[in-house]
Amino acid sequence: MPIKNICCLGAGYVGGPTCSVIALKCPEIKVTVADLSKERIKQWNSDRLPIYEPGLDEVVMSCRGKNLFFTNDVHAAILEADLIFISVNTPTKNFGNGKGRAADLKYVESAARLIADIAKSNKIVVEKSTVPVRAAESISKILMANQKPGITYQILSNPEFLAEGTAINDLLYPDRVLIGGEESPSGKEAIEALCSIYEHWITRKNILTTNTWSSELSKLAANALLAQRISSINSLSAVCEATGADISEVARAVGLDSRIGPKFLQASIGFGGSCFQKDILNLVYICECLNLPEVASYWQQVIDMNEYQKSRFTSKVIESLFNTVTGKNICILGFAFKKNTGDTRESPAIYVVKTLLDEGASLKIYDPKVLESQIIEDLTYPAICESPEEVMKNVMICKDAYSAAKECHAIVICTEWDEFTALDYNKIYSEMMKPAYIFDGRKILDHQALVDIGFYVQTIGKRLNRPAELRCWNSSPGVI
Ligand SMILES: NC(=O)c1ccc[n+]([C@@H]2O[C@H](COP(=O)([O-])OP(=O)(O)OC[C@H]3O[C@@H](n4cnc5c(N)ncnc54)[C@H](O)[C@@H]3O)[C@@H](O)[C@H]2O)c1
Ligand SMILES: O=c1ccn([C@@H]2O[C@H](COP(=O)(O)OP(=O)(O)O[C@H]3O[C@H](CO)[C@@H](O)[C@H](O)[C@H]3O)[C@@H](O)[C@H]2O)c(=O)[nH]1
Repeated sequence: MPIKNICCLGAGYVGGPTCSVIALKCPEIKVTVADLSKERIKQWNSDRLPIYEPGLDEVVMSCRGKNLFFTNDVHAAILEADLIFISVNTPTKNFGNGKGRAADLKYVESAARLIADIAKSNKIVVEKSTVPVRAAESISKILMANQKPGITYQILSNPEFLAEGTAINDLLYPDRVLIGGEESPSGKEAIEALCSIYEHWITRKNILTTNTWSSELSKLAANALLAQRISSINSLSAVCEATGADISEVARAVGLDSRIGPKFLQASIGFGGSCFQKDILNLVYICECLNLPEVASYWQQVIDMNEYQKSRFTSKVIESLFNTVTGKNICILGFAFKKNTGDTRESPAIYVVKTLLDEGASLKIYDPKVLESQIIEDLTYPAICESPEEVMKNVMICKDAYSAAKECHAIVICTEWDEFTALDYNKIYSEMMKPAYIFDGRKILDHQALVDIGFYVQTIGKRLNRPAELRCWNSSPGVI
């Protein structure tokens, strides 16, 4: 039977964009995105959507009210749906067994219980959230234990691979769609039903079907391998700084090997975002539970290297500023975990800012898309400062990069926003304290041009030379 009604539980970074694209590409299907949060749904139904994602506004505006609906009426949405996506959050557990590593599945479980309570007809339940291997089994147990007479469920795994900042493009042109399900005839029928939705815009050869557990593990494996590349290149960036090699040249040279490939080799202050750390911690925990300690510690290294990179960069900032930032004004450019998103979850900027605050610096922060309230919340919890008022004593949120940099001793680039490459650094230099420092944590600026202006520049994975006439008497040649 063709799918006529889709419901998605969870109107977040995944549920919202994914269902908007499904609605765009499947005009004959009614798509309802349901969330328990009143505030989030209100925003999805307003002119200012709750998330910033290039291209998202256009897709939502073209479908909303026609075949795309955002609602708090979870009950009605489940009742009328043939197929239900579970796109709720699966954060790292912060209490009890597996604290700090295991995925907290309470929202997935609550979604499954809602479906079990409300459903009065057959449902295909699709696990879109990122979950531990065999989580579908738990969903299945909850549904089957509460099964009403005559109602059947099929559970599929259909992990999402979109990246924030490019979500719409990733959804429209995915490298692949992955669907895992049971090998039984009814399992195959459910897989076909979900395939038929994606086939509205994706060729069949790009839709991969596997067993449920392979699909669940592939999502964790993809994130682990992606993050591993970043930790690998970041580890080599430290070797570059110690030897005079340049990490961009190294990345280019190795990336031209077709077996390695050029993507995801950008050295940085460390990876952030809501997924990489959480999913690798989850993989580590699963390995420990499976009594595979060597495998667990192998993947744990990816996280450890990321922590090292964040602290190495921040220490470099402090050491370069004569080992003290107390009372100094430091400008932070970028607070989001990457460009083209307002999301700050696990953003390395939070670590940098908290450490500098701890060292007594006064910070002026500018990000084009992150809300002031979000920055304050990120710096307040978990606390180094006791209250938002405490935070604000040493933090000023600025409306543009120029006012943020004015009268500062140093600029720290934490996010690779394009607009930071187009700033007038001559003007910025003239309004800064001297000596003026720039720490480019994203390798996006023209470092030689900055050195020529008079800046002291530090970046990741490269030593920078200063012209002889600009060298301080106490700087070692070639190193600032
Ligand atoms: N953010 C990403 O880029 C991304 C990409 C791929 C996969 N994922 C995975 O997708 C899942 C969702 O991530 P997200 O970033 O969209 O999370 P999110 O926090 O932005 O959104 C989750 C939403 O689910 C809602 N929710 C929780 N329980 C609910 C329930 N029982 N019924 C209805 N709504 C409920 C919450 O209120 C919240 O609005 C996670 O497992 C994540 O790992 C995220
Ligand atoms: O070469 C690189 C690439 C990325 N990053 C950083 O890595 C983090 C994550 O970036 P990215 O993967 O582009 O964004 P996410 O939105 O976190 O997407 C990842 O996590 C999602 C959630 O699971 C997956 O769906 C995506 O496929 C996966 O790329 C960010 O801080 C980036 O700045 C680097 O430092 N160097």
